Amino acid sequence: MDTLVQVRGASASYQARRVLKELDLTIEHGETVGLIGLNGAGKSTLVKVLAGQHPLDGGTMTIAGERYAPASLEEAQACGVGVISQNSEPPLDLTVARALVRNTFRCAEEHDAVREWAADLIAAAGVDLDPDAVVGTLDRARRALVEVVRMMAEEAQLVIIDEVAVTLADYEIAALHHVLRRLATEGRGILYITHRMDEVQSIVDRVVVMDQGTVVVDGSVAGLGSDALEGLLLKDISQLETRRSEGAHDVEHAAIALTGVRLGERLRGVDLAVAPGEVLGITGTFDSGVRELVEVLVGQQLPDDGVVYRNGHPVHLDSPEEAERHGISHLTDAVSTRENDHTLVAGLGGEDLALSDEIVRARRMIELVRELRINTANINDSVGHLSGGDQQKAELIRSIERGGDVLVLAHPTQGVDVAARLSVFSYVHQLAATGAAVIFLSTDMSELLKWSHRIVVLAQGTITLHGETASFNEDQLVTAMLGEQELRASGRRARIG
Ligand SMILES: Nc1ncnc2c1ncn2[C@@H]1O[C@H](COP(=O)(O)OP(=O)(O)OP(=O)(O)O)[C@@H](O)[C@H]1O
Repeated sequence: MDTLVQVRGASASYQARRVLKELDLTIEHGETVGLIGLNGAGKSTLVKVLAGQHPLDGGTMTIAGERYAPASLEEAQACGVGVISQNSEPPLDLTVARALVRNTFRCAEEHDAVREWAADLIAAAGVDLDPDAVVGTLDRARRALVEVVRMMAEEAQLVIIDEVAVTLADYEIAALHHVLRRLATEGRGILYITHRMDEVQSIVDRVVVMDQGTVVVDGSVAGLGSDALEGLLLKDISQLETRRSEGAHDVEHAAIALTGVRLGERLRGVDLAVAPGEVLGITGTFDSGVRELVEVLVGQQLPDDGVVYRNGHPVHLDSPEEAERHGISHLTDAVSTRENDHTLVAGLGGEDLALSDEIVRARRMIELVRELRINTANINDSVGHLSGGDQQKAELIRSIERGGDVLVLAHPTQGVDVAARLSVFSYVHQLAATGAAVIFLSTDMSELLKWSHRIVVLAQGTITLHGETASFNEDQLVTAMLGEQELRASGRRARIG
């Protein structure tokens, strides 16, 4: 192998605050390097520097031996650097073929030529994508695949994958890894950023751990299990035990319940009851109906049939405001639509407060900042200045600290590091211990098994598995998600690897 990227003594700042400090990093041709670190360690800042979106204060970079100092994303692209992040999606109105060529000289070519060329590229990548499909009709996993195949079209030499798999299911991540391995085999270098240690084990040759703006560990992952990798990040964090739920699951005593809920083809008669004090994990593939179930619970969709009950009484949740009025708080997973120009403390609500109330509010926020390990010294700073994981924690606080004793959380730990994951679930379990009913949507099997009292799995609009978490293992959840047939047809284990 020979060196593709070399970063030496890199420093970068936001205003006067230095967040990259004398950082060194090397990536060889054909190598996949995993970049991990707690929220706020500086990973995204390093990506911005590599992508020409943030300047270096000091240090140097080279690509294939040539000095590299991009001043824009376009310049970085021209030098062979491609970035795919959690929020980067191809334009929804393009066909897959057009989306693949959109930044290349081929974009001006005629449709048939582009289509044929795209079909060859897709075949070379070994993925299942229809060049004529419109991007807007694809699920998130396939849109991510389009972006990865585009890296081949753009002839990117360094491909940066920044937390792309956060809301993808394990078998979708496996498909993504399959293409990335091909890219690496062709001699490209891959910088892979994730908070999931099972992904690191599955895809990475070497792991680089960042802490407070610098590299603290750089070595092979061979022989390191998830626990050992987590150990590189966690220092003094104790585990939280989840207790068994003892709540009643009948409609009359449940905090929230659904009976016979139908919604088009997506929900075909769903019954569910969540007791006060219970943490229920729900999961399913993109088209299982699980997203629609969340939408019904939070008033974004009215069911065609069936009844929603709150504390044993039927309710008509025809808007998110109505759901909120009934004490249902919602954390959405649509990161790109969130506003982040408010201050951290404003997330606790309240306007024109008396001074004494403002002090109470500030104290509560300081407590939460400590508890959830948010990297900031100023609760009046804009949320937009926080790292990605810390913005997620701020949004979690905003959605649940305003009251509501039913919490519906979609992917609550997306972008959140392993240490803060413990804090987030400890916070959620504390709320449950005071009587809140919590429903959280996740596609991370180990998270569901670790943090929920009960689990519900949906497939094709119906519940295919339901029961106490202690009675399930990962394979049972995946089988219930996909169904035996699909597992057999795909001929592989439906998990990362
Ligand atoms: N636009 C900004 N203005 C001011 N400070 C910022 C800005 N963006 C990031 N920071 C600060 O820089 C530090 C590093 O943030 P960065 O986003 O690089 O961390 P990260 O390792 O990517 O975290 P995460 O895992 O949460 O995505 C953090 O303390 C953050 O608060």
